[in-house]
Amino acid sequence: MMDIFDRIVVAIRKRPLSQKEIIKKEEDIIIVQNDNSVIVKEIKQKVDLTKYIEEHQFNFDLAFNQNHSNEQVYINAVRPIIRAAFQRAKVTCFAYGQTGSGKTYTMIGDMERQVPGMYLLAGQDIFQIIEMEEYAHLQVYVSFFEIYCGKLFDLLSQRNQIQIREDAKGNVNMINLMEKKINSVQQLMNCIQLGQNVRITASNSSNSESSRSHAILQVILKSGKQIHGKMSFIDLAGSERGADVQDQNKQTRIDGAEINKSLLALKECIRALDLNKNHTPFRGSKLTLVLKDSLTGNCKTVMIGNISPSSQSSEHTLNTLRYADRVKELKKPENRLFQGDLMQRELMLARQTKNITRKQFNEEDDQENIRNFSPISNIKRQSLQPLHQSTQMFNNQQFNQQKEIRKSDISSAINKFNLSSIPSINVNFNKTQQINSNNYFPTHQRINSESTYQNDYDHFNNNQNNQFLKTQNSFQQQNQLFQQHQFNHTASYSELFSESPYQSQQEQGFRQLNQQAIQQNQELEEEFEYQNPQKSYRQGHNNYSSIVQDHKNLIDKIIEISKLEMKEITMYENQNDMQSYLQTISQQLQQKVELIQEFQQKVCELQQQSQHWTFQPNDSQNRDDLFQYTNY
Ligand SMILES: Nc1ncnc2c1ncn2[C@@H]1O[C@H](COP(=O)(O)OP(=O)(O)OP(=O)(O)O)[C@@H](O)[C@H]1O
Repeated sequence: MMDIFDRIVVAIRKRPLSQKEIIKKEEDIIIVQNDNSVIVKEIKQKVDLTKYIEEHQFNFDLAFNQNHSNEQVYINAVRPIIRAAFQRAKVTCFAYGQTGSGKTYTMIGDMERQVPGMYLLAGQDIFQIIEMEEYAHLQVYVSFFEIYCGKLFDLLSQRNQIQIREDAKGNVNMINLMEKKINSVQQLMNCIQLGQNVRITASNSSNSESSRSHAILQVILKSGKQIHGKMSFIDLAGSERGADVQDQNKQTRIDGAEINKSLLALKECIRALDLNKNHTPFRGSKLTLVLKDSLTGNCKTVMIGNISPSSQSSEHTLNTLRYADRVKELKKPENRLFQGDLMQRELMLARQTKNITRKQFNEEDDQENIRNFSPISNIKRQSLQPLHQSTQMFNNQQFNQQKEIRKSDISSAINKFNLSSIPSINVNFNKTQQINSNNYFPTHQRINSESTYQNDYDHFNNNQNNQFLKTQNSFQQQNQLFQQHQFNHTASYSELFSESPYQSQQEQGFRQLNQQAIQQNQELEEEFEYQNPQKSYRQGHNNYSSIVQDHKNLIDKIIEISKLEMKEITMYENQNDMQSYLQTISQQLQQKVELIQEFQQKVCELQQQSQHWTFQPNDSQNRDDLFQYTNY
């Protein structure tokens, strides 16, 4: 269940294996646990070609498995922000993931199989809520556009290009964007269908793919000319498209860099929002500029990270989970981060120590040693037991809390909207059936939901409040427990080392382990930095600046030498000493050649390195220039 106190909620959704993947006997390597945890069992190969599995675990606000339906995703992750839009918030829901991971299925649904997606499920709620007396003054407007290659195209008016300008007050205006007034879910559906058709036709005719563009549906609640609330639903371009920067085709490379830039900027803006930073880099891309008003002030964002279960997609899946984790990471309550991570690290370290000492004894094959060692390992086991129990207890509590919260939300949702009995789930996508919104929700149901809505909502709020306090309380208790265990644990360790006859050997092993852990950490960090396009770009930019500086120096030096040459010429003209003139000239030329060769060597090295940079810097641009707002 989404926490209504959160401005940013990160959910992960795993899709089922497709028929093709089943036929190809691809393995499902994703496990969704406890509604908020995702485990990836990455299949790896050692140098001797034997296979082994590396497990990666991630925690999010919500995690949906292959059996969860669009309705379940909607109720748990998206419905709360739709309600918030009626409370004057500007809300955003976006689907992130590689091509084919289920973004469109989540956002738009499956037209052929008549499965509604977030757009439509939200539409049903919007038109039900708007019938309530307190919202009777609101009108609903819709716009639908796509961002392709840094340009905006209106999907509701034959893909006309939209201009975007920021006025003196910092408001972003979209010029020529069609905003259609709609009065029913059917009209919303027509708009979505029209936009999707335009999108597909455009991508076919230009031989591009729709997965290279971001599609944005905005539903705006207006009171007269005033905006009351705004909802943006975004089906993002395939995240792997950002890696096309190395492609042979120039256009594909430019598209890739543009997608990369926008996904990076989106992440940075959400993180800035989460950290309440003064400066948010909206100008980093058209996508974030368009969303400026929805990522500031009274706003809420839900990110749905879509992942494929197939072993063939493990790399992209891990990238999606890491992206989502970066968005989510900074908003974890501090206690939880500290406690969970430390516990895990402690347990892992202890396990590694055991393995190393075991290995040492095997090598020495010394029975005496083993006998002496056994009581010590017992102490170690004992000292770890409370830590282990505490971790289990913590996990169980978390699980039960999640279950409780989810149960209460679902029952309150069912009470409120009686969604299970709404016939509109079977909406006909073929437009043939004229749907009257009065048929959707029979009158007695509407009256019932109107009168109970406020009560239910208050109850829901109180319930959430209580749950929140309970969770906070439990974090505090857990923290105290953990500190106590950590203390015991440290005490047992010092006991262990002072009693052991192999003290120095073990200490050495322990130190080695620490060293290894630090090194591994560094490697991981380096790998992350390498994968981080912003960092990579900055590196590229630094190298680029330094080579420009070197080049300037070289030219200065050559000018210096040339000045000397000029002097020589004058001297020769005066003295007519051919021998010494030629000797000096030859030395000066040699100097120039050496300087140029040295510089050439440097340029070659940089050229090779630059193949690995994610961004190729242009002319005199630095990063700020690149992100600078210019007249679009
Ligand atoms: N949760 C799901 N349940 C059943 N089928 C799904 C689910 N998610 C995705 N699919 C199916 O998987 C296929 C790929 O999904 P989809 O087209 O939504 O991917 P995508 O991420 O939008 O790709 P693209 O970026 O190319 O648009 C589709 O056939 C879709 O019907």
